[in-house]
Amino acid sequence: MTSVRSGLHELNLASRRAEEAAARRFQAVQWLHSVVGQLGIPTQPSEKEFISCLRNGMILCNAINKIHPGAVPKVVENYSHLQSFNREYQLPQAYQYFENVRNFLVALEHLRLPGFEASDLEKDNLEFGSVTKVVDCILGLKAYHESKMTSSGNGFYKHIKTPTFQLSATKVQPLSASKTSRHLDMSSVRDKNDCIDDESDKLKVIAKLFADHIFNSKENIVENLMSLEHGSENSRVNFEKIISRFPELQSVFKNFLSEGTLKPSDLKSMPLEELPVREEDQSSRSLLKKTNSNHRRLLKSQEKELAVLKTLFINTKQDFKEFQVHLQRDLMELGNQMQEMSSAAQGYYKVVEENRKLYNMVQDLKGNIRVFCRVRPIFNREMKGVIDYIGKDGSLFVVDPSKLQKDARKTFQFNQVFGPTSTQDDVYKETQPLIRSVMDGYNVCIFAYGQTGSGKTYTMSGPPGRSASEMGINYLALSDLFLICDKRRDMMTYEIYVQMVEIYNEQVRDLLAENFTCTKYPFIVPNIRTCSSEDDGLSLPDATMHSVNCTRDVLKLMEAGEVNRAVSSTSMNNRSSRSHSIFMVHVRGKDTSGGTLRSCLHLVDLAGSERVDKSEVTGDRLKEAQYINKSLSCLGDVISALAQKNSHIPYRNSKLTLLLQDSLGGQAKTLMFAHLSPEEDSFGETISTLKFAQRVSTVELGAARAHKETREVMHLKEQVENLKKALGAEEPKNVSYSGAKEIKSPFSRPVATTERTPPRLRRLSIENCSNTKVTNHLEDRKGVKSPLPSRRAKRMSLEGPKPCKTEEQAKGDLTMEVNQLKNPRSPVSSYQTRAVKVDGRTSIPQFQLLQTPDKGSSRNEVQIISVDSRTNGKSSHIRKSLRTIGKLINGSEKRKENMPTDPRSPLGVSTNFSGIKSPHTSNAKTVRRQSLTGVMPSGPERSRRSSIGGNTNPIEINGVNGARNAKTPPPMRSPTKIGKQWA
Ligand SMILES: Nc1ncnc2c1ncn2[C@@H]1O[C@H](COP(=O)(O)OP(=O)(O)OP(=O)(O)O)[C@@H](O)[C@H]1O
Repeated sequence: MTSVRSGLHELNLASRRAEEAAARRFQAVQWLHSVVGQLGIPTQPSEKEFISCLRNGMILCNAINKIHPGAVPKVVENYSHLQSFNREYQLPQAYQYFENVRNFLVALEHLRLPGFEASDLEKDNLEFGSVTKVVDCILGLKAYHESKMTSSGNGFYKHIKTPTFQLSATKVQPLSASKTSRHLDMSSVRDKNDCIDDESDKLKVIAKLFADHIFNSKENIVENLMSLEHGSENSRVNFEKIISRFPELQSVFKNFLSEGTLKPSDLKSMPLEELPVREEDQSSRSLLKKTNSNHRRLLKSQEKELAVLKTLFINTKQDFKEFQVHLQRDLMELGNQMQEMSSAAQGYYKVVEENRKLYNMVQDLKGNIRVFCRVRPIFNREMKGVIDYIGKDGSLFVVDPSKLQKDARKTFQFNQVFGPTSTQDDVYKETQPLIRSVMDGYNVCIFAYGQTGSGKTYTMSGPPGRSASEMGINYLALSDLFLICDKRRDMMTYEIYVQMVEIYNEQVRDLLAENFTCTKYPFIVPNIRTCSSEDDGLSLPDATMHSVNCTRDVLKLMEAGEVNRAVSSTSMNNRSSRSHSIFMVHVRGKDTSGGTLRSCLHLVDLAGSERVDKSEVTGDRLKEAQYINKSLSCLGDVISALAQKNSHIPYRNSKLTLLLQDSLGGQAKTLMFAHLSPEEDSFGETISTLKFAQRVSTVELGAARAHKETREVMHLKEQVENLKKALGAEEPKNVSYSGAKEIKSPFSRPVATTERTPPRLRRLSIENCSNTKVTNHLEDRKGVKSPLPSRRAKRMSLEGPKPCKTEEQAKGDLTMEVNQLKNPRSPVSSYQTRAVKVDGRTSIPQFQLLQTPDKGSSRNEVQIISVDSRTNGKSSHIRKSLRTIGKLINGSEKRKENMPTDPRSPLGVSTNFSGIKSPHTSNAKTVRRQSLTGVMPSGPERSRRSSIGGNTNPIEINGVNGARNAKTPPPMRSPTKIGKQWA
């Protein structure tokens, strides 16, 4: 490491030195530029560019002449006058440069300034520090110039050597022109007027010719000559080559040889510096020697540095290799760890996925209301958020801004949580399987809950003026349903109808009624039917029904509905919905074998709960807010009652809960979207929404059931109907069976029913008591004006069954039994039938219930009554047929339930269990719930299904449903033809 560090230090030193040299060079160029004008090179030239521009000596001579006029009397600028000379001597052009360079160096000498050697301008000498010498010389000249300027030309200047000057300064000697350097010696030969002897002249000519050749060819003659010492063949050949190129040199050389002054053998063994020279050249030779020794010293030190650098480089290389090996090893380990982690993660995700599936399955079996949570983005960037973490597994952490770190965190768990960045598509993807099951005959309800401005309308419908990617669930669901229609075209034909209503100030208003005017609200829907799915699938038969065939139709209707919806601006939301909107999609399907299905999708956008102090509403808005909050509180009560498995579920306390009764208590699949505003100041509302959502997620509705009927079942049902009719016609004399006839009269029936109503669940009666207004309303609807039946019913249910009956009462019982036969679908009625049997009233001889374990569990199931001795042979035969058909239907139903559902339904898996795990007798259900939840049943005879989903009003059960059974088409008050068609 130390070697690396010292190496780096040296490198730093070298780079600093190079920087310093460059700075000095640029300074020299700048000065030259200011003195002689354009140099034709960049202001920051490379060493090569710098030297090449000075090589002809012109710039140097001009510069010295500027600061000391006449220092170089004659500057060779145009070589044309030398043409004759060139021709005579065949001199290369390079020689001409020496004229200037020599004169410049001589002038420098006169001025006693540091100089350099002409060879320093050669290209090959660049790397030996020659540029430094030239730069030093020019900077010396500059300093001289400046001192001359400041001392007003008194001419006194003493050159102060800079450290970098030292090397070159050693060569500056007060030499004559002939002694300055080898080149200068040679050039002085050219002066024909000088008195020199022949030999010297010849030597100088040879030297000059050599120098020129070296300069032009850039051959390292010194090295070549040096190599001659070692007798290198190549060197000799090179030397001879050089000589052979110059005929005049050859002759001079030959003369030398012939005169014996210089023998080739001497030449061979002697380095150039040691060639015998004349006395007067001794000083220049010594200078040359000195210079060479300096060079050698420099070379040696550089060699040393190079060796250090080499070792440094080798060490670094070694270190680097080691480092590389380490790195590779580490990388390999990291790769292995990553692989392990990724396989572990994969395994984890698989397990999570499996868990989710299993959890969903359990939820399907229990019929849990699924809860998705959606957090909208924060609009005010300065506002802090309370959402701390959103997990993929449906976990959500919120932070209470008013508390310290430790207690601040609250955790919630839902089926799915969508963060602020989730798109409408992300949300729909998770909802899709549920929505698709509508096409398999399941009733589905999706409702959006949350404080005002939290994004309910955004999720359900999309923002106002939405683009295709912003379409909400309502639109996407319909598009999807159409897609499925298209895919299944070969097997099924579907009809899709929509209704859209709102509950505004506890009034149901038809948003799609023709000529709707917001100011008058004439389209108030009078009737909400509960348990409608048991009959015609319409809970709001009086609302306009529109057939839709494509998404465009849906879009038009949705837009119309939205225009009609009550919306106002509050301080919490510019377009706050002031009503609960319910978009109902009715699907009716018929397969190629004649089987039918019908289902309903409720898409509910609830109005937002709001704190009136925060929303700052007054007048009408305040009234609206109060209605909204009241109905939401009723929804909360229903959810609480369902979650606690109370016997009394207060559906009737508001129009909203009454309308959602089927979805919250029936056999539907239900999903709630809990919407959150993540801002700090909404923390209170956020927590209450989350708590409500958490409670909703604990509600178990029991396994959902598809409303499908095969052709076989339909056929058998038809037969049953016919046989029943035939039986009714056959036995008027044998049995006091007036009820079978009377059932068609809505007025006579309630009396008989009231008289013989078997003991009912206590909660139902309480519910009726608690809301006499609603009961009265329903009674009105049925045309029963007298409050007596309901009062009677209440009394009876509170009192419990009466043990003894008169003959007349027995007849009444018969009537009741027949009514139940007419209405076999209600789980409550089946329960009642059993109750009758249990409490001993089965002593009535004419009718006895079969001991069917699944009695009352299926809509398609037929209750078989035993025949007493008083029936004649024909009716006995009919009854036998009825029994056989009943068995057939029951068997077929069970087979159907055990059969796997349509594989195209993503939620089909769950339905596989329906036949096995969804027993419908209250006992079986209680046992199942107990096994799934570990919660003990609240009472031995209590059926939650019957308490939740069953019809709670005896009058309604026997009245409404009975009436509907009696007159087959459902009572569509027909605002459109479609309504009739549907009915
Ligand atoms: N996920 C989201 N992404 C972007 N904008 C959203 C999102 N959710 C809601 N918004 C915007 O927030 C505003 C309020 O949303 P929205 O009207 O849907 O709330 P709301 O819960 O229906 O309110 P209210 O109960 O008062 O009717 C709207 O401008 C809507 O576009």
